[in-house]
Amino acid sequence: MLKKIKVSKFVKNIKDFIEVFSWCVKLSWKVSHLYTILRVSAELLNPLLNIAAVFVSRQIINYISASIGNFNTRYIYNLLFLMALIALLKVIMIKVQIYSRIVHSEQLDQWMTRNMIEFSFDVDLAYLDNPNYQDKITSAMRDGSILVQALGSSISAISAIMSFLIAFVILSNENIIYALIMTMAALPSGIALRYYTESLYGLSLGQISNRRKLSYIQQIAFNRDFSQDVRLFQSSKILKDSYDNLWGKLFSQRKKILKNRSRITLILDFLPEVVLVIISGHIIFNIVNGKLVIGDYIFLSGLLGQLWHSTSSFISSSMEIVENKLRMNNYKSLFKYTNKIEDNGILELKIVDSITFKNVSFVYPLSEKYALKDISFHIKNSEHVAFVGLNGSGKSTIIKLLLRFYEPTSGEILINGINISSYTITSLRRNFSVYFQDMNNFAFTIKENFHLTNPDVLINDEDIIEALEKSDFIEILNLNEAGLDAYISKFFTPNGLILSGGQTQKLALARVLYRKDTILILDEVSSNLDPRAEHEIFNKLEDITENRLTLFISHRLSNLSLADRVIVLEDGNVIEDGKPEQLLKDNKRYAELFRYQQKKYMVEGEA
Ligand SMILES: Nc1ncnc2c1ncn2[C@@H]1O[C@H](COP(=O)(O)OP(=O)(O)OP(=O)(O)O)[C@@H](O)[C@H]1O
Repeated sequence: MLKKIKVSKFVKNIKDFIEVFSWCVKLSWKVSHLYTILRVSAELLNPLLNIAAVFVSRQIINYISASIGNFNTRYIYNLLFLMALIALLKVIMIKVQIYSRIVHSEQLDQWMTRNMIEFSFDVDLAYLDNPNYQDKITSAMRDGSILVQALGSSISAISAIMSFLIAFVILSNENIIYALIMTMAALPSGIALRYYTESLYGLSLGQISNRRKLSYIQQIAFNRDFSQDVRLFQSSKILKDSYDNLWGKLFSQRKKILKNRSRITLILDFLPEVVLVIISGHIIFNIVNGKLVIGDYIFLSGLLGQLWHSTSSFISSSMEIVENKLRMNNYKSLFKYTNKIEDNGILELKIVDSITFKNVSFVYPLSEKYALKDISFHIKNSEHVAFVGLNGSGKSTIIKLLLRFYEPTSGEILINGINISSYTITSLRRNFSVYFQDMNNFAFTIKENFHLTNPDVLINDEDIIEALEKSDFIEILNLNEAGLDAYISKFFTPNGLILSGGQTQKLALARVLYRKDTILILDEVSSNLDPRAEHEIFNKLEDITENRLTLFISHRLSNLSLADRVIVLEDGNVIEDGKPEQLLKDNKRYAELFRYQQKKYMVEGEA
């Protein structure tokens, strides 16, 4: 029974080995043909060169023992030259091996992370509210280095098998001065390695700010806070490009030092090998002079050493591969989260003439409560509609469904009489400019913030200034001498701005207004604004929204002066829909809310 378990475990380990090995070699090949070839061939060449060196030694020893009294010095020199050549090839091969392993590993790590960023930018918003998905993305990030590790252990295992087999088949057929000289010969290479380790460390310290910028872009991709903005404004391309550019810059700096290190240590690493050849020559002459016994000992001890090292190396790398399998599966399982919102539409939405909700009901994923219950309304072009209702009544949910961040549980949403799923998601979202109540600005420069809001147009300073004027925040340009190139936080630079809540809101509004020819949706646009700014902005919005379909969401009913129609929501139901004057006359919920605020402002005014 025990035997059966052991055999099945052994078979399973072999299967795991093949699975991990083929997975990582396939991906490694995809990332870089050149480095995959360099790494695999260097690993395979290593045991061959070891054997060749031992073989030449044996030839020398055998020749010496067979030709005492009849000694051909030229032949010995040829063999010694061959030995030196093998040693040179070995040092070159080791340098290629180390260099290609480091550079390739960085490329593989970047490829894995880049894959996760790409995946997270496009994943359904619903997953970001899902704790299982959050656990998965965190652990997949942790296991992001799996490709590098799996490839490393697979290559070591193959090299070890090869080394073992060669030594095994062929096998089936000292002095303080020497030690000191060898130690001294190895010192310069060690000193050089230390120098380069220090320079690499110094470089990594110097790159910290930019490295953090890279991880900040990763956070934007993984973090829920930016998920809506990135999807609506389709900013992911800019973010992915700046990730690539920055990574390329940092990588090339590091690569330069690594290349130099390989060049210098190539020469220095050869030194101990030269010493070894000289010592070998000395041993040979000692044997010739009869001071030492004939040296098959070297050949045999060399082979024994190789056999020993290859066996232990194979055992440790095989164990790593089995462990890698679990981490590989965890990483791969992230990509099983497939989007439920399918982008199958083929129509390009050019202009929005009308928006219709037909008996729309909606329950958020992982929720049991209806956020919207059988709601219907039709909004015509150039109408200004305000959605009013208590907290949690479903106002923002209407906008999220309209932008296809979520799909209705039942019912239909139509634009120009056609179901919104018939349009491509890109063209649908391009038609909307939304100020979300939880809208974030990016911790980049002012200009980059505008570019991320409207990546399709060439960034234009005049349009940015116009948008800042509309949002009553033109003074942002005087807060810092860098003007539009000023950072809007101190996250990356001490010269960055610190914006107040209201200023943050004004900048976000300016970014929304920077997108022209779109439907405007303003969700609690004035919550942090001072009364003067609120007054200024709403005066300007009167012009901006003229003849433009605009949706407002606000609890401050005084803000709704621009609305010619009000839809009142309560607990996910539409309970009133009409002109504001009519709703006041009807004296129901809207009139009640209106009176609350009127009373409050009158009391404050009197006080
Ligand atoms: N991502 C989500 N997952 C689950 N439930 C959600 C989610 N977002 C909102 N809800 C729930 O849906 C309901 C409607 O929320 P919604 O944000 O649309 O309300 P709102 O009218 O905009 O509220 P407020 O005036 O506070 O902004 C609320 O009960 C809320 O708890």
